Amino acid sequence: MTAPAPVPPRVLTVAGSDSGGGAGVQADLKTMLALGVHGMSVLTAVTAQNSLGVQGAWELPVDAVRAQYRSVVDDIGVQAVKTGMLSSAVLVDTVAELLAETGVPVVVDPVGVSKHGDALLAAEALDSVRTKLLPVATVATPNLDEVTQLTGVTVIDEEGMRRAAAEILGHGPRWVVIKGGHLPGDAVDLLTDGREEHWLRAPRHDNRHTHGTGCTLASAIACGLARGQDVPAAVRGAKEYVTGAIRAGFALGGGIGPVDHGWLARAAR
Ligand SMILES: Nc1ncnc2c1ncn2[C@@H]1O[C@H](COP(=O)(O)OP(=O)(O)O)[C@@H](O)[C@H]1O
Ligand SMILES: Cc1ncc(COP(=O)(O)OP(=O)(O)O)c(N)n1
Repeated sequence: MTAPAPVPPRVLTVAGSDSGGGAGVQADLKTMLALGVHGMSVLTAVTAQNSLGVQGAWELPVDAVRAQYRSVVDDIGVQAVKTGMLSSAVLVDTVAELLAETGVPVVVDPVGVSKHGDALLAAEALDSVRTKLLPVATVATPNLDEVTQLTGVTVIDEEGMRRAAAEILGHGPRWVVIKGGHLPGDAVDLLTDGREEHWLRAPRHDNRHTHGTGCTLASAIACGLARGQDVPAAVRGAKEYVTGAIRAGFALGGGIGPVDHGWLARAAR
């Protein structure tokens, strides 16, 4: 009889669906497959979305979110969780409560608006993100718009990224990655826990097909943490993966196309 294959690390995404397959749960599961972990999902919302923007969004009932989470965690088990679009205050509160009970590393991507400016989180949910979700995060990964939404700080340079990191850490996550993808010049992110500072620099790829970069980075960090890497190693690995995926991004649709989650497998052929 053949011996069963070794069980890979298991990673859960709690996020919304992007029908275009570039961001959200679809980006997360593709990233997890590419990085060799078993990916699982708790769907919070369904969006009608493509390279041009978000045409509609429908939130799932809180019981459906809770039931999916229990199904996965109680039977299969998880080594790390990533959160993305949580849509409303009640879903943020519910997910934060479930994460606090689970006791594994959590990567919180505090998704607020899409690249096209479509709201993916109700304004009244921001307070729950600050007071309930950020405190249970091992790593929080806001982009510069989310930094402004959560702290009021507007970032225009690297010194501003330091100030933003201190503000976000004040809400309780152990580490924060301030993503500088929206600034001109190299793609520079700051990872810090308030003591250590790691600047992650990559060349900016002049590629407008960057839909899903934030989801991809956060999921890849969760994959590293599930493998037992420490936070700086997991974030460094994730930055390499997202940079390669942006470099290889697709020209799909008439707007901002998705990054290429399969670039590593294609490069190995
Ligand atoms: N054009 C680009 N070239 C290289 N890296 C980029 C580019 N745009 C974004 N990044 C990187 O992608 C990751 C996600 O950042 P960002 O696009 O700011 O997040 P979000 O998708 O949440 O807005 C970060 O590591 C950022 O530095
Ligand atoms: C369903 C859903 N979740 C999250 C996002 C935002 O994804 P992100 O990786 O920040 O990419 P952009 O939207 O900024 O391209 C989303 N769009 N949809």
